[in-house]
This record gives sequence, C-alpha cells and structure tokens, in this order.
Amino acid sequence: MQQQSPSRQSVLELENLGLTFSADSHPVTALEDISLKVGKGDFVALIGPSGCGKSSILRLVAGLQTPTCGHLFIGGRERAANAVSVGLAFQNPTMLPWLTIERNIMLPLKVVPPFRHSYRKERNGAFRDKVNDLLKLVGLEQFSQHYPWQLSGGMLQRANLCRALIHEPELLLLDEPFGALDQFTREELWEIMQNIWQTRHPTVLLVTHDLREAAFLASRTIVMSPRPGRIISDMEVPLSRPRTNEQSYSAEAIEFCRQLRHLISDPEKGADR
Ligand SMILES: Nc1ncnc2c1ncn2[C@@H]1O[C@H](COP(=O)(O)OP(=O)(O)OP(=O)(O)O)[C@@H](O)[C@H]1O
Repeated sequence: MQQQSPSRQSVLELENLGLTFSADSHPVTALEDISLKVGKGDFVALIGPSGCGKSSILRLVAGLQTPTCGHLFIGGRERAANAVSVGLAFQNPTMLPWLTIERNIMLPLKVVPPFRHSYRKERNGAFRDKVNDLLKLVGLEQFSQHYPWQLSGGMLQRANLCRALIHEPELLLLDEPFGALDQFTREELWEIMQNIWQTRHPTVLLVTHDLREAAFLASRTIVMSPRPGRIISDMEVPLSRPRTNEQSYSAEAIEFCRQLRHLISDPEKGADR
C-alpha cells in the first residue's frame, strides 16, 4: 500500500530502505536500513568505501532498481523518480556523435513531457534559448554547434551537466561525474558545479570518492559503512560559500576531510546516528 511521507518538506526521503541481490544461491545484501531526508535545494554527497552501495542508492532513487524493503518518497509521494523528475550525470558523458552539443543537450526535451509535445515547435526558439542559457553558465556558449568529438573531456562533462539540467528536474543525481578528469579540470568543474547550484538551486545527490570534492561542493556529507551499506554519519559541511579551490586547502577544510577519512577507515566511530 502507498504511504504518505511523514515529512512533506523533503524532496527525497528514504525510510529504512534495504536492497538485497539474490540472483544466484548467495544473496548479497548491498544496503541495510537506509533512512535519509533531502530537502529542496540541498546538496548531499554520499561517500564511503568501494562497494558500500552509493551507486545503488542513486539507482533506487532513479527507479532503475527496486528496494527489497523500506519506503522511498519523492516530493512526499511514495514512488521512485522518473525521467521527468530526475537529471542524471555519470562519469562518462555519453553524447551522440552525430548530433551537435546543442541537440545533445536538448535530448531530454525531446523525450520527457511536457516538453516533448512542443519539441518541434520550440527547438529553434525557446528550447535553443534554454540550452544557450545553460551553456553560458558553464562557459561553453561558443560551442553549441560543435560536435562531441570536437570537445575535451572537461568540456564534454560541462555539456553533460547542462543536459542533466535542461528539463529542470526536481533532483540531480551525479555519480562520480568528475572522476575521470585530471585534477585541474576537476577543480575547474567544481567551481562550475557550485555556480550552477548557487544560480539554479537544484537538489543534488552526488556520489564521490573524492573527500575534497565532497567538502567543496556539498552542504551535507553522508558517510556509509562497508557492505552492507548503512549510514554512519550525516554532517553539515562547515565551510562558508562561495567556496574556492584555495579555501579547500585551508586548515578548516583539511580537518573536515580528515574527519571524513577517519569515519570511512574506522566506521565504528560514526556513532552519531
Ligand atoms: N547485480 C548485482 N548482483 C549482485 N551484487 C551486486 C549487484 N550490483 C551491485 N552489487 C553489489 O552491491 C554492492 C553495492 O554496489 P554499488 O555499486 O552500489 O557500490 P558503490 O559504493 O557505488 O561502489 P563503488 O564505489 O566501487 O562504485 C557491491 O558490493 C556490489 O558488488
């Protein structure tokens, strides 16, 4: 039976969520008793050791996987997200090579309602303006008519973020989007991502292995235990905004990353939940 969310303020709420894979004779419990509330405009980073279930949480939220137990609420209704309500960006931006950057970014508008009904009419008008606004925000306004193979990895990831945001989703799900980039490009992308968040205020769930990235971008960091993944810590990031790369080397930022690292290497210490 569908439940009403206890908290209607949250864009996303996970309640005692569990996930067990049981394809063969050895069931694998990936997630256990995950409870989490994400408010509108929150920027939440999920961190933890490899295999602790970070990506599984994103897949459950996106409706790509079904929980074994527990409840998932989007906008106060018990349901997983759908193509309309979610924007996704992964480590490798998959752009269609025969389409320009502009048309690649427009793809969600071609597919999801209500945009798809006016796609033909607006693709050279209002939708083009939407794409250009986003390209400007990420510094790619000169590249709308280029093809993906004409852009660098960092530029493609910027375009990928535009595509994830073009249909104004309730939730932006980012799975290590900067993981494949070199350090300087990655840091440049953090500033761009922060700018997107401060300008457009999307609600973001970010999976990352990079503690500095979590501390730079997120408002809250969720630390998970090794499998079966449980939440062992949920902390506000104590750094003022806007954040700079310089600031991410400050004593305060380093101390915060050190705390995160401790929690990951010694999960028993995460006793605040
Ligand atoms: N289809 C599946 N069948 C069985 N086990 C699976 C399946 N998919 C994932 N798992 C297991 O579930 C656990 C969680 O996987 P998940 O990919 O969510 O972890 P993660 O924290 O995102 O890992 P990483 O940081 O390495 O990307 C892992 O231990 C993985 O081996």
